[in-house]
Amino acid sequence: MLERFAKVEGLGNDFLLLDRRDASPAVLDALVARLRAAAPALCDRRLGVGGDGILVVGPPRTAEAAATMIVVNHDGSRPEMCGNGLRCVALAVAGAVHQLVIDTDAGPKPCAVREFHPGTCPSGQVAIDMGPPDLLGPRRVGGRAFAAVSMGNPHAIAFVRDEDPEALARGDGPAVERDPQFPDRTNVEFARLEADGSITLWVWERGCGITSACGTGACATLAAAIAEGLAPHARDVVVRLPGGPLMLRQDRAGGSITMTGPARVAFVGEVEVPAASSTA
Ligand SMILES: N[C@H](CCC[C@H](N)C(=O)O)C(=O)O
Repeated sequence: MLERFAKVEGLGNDFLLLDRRDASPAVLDALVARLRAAAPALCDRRLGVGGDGILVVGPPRTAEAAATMIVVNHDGSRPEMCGNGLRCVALAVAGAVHQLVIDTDAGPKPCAVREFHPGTCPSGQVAIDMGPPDLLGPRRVGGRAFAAVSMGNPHAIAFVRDEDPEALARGDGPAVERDPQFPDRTNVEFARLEADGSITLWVWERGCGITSACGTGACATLAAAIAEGLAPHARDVVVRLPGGPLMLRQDRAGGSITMTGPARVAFVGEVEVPAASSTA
């Protein structure tokens, strides 16, 4: 069955976005099941459209929301939340500069489209209230200390000094993702504090592998850095990801983290999404 999609990206973290705000709950559930089964093929960068995952936009679940975002990872798993994806959904739903709430599997998230460039392929800058981090305490994996933090989805953050965060993310990420201490697996962050106060970050994402950027990972890393006294409250902190910078801020201990960054529609198209049973 042909499905219309928009290819969207935030700092190169890229997704197929399917806008189904008109779908009934049963139709939406059936579509998500088909997309989860077809995700590895649809996200394959040679055989399919290519992407880190899929975003399905459905009708709102709560009174104040404009829509709901459902996320599917490259491997077909369904994570609770996606920061870069949410900026893209807010841009696609808002269609202008204004504030709106998007429901997610991690609860409602207030969004503000700060800059909007209209067109068939719009782009802009979006700020998201990502909610408060949940600090889950220290973990040790393979002799290395990690901070476990949830932003609705799980993250394990290690701070490095003289080591290369990219090499560690590529080399150690897969094993940490699947360590038994993380019953739902985990996203894995390797971060280095820079002299200018910014944070260099590489992420091995649960269900995706290395990505150009991870919004929830950047927020979890800032939360861990603040908790360990490595970064300040109430000041904008730049997190430098391979795909570019995100601006983050936590105004007070335990409070929400605001994330600001770009979102863009790269192109639109149609793709065959087989019935779930035929992809078994
Ligand atoms: N792979 C993540 C979901 C996408 C998160 C990331 N792309 C972001 O921008 O937050 C997980 O399984 O929790």
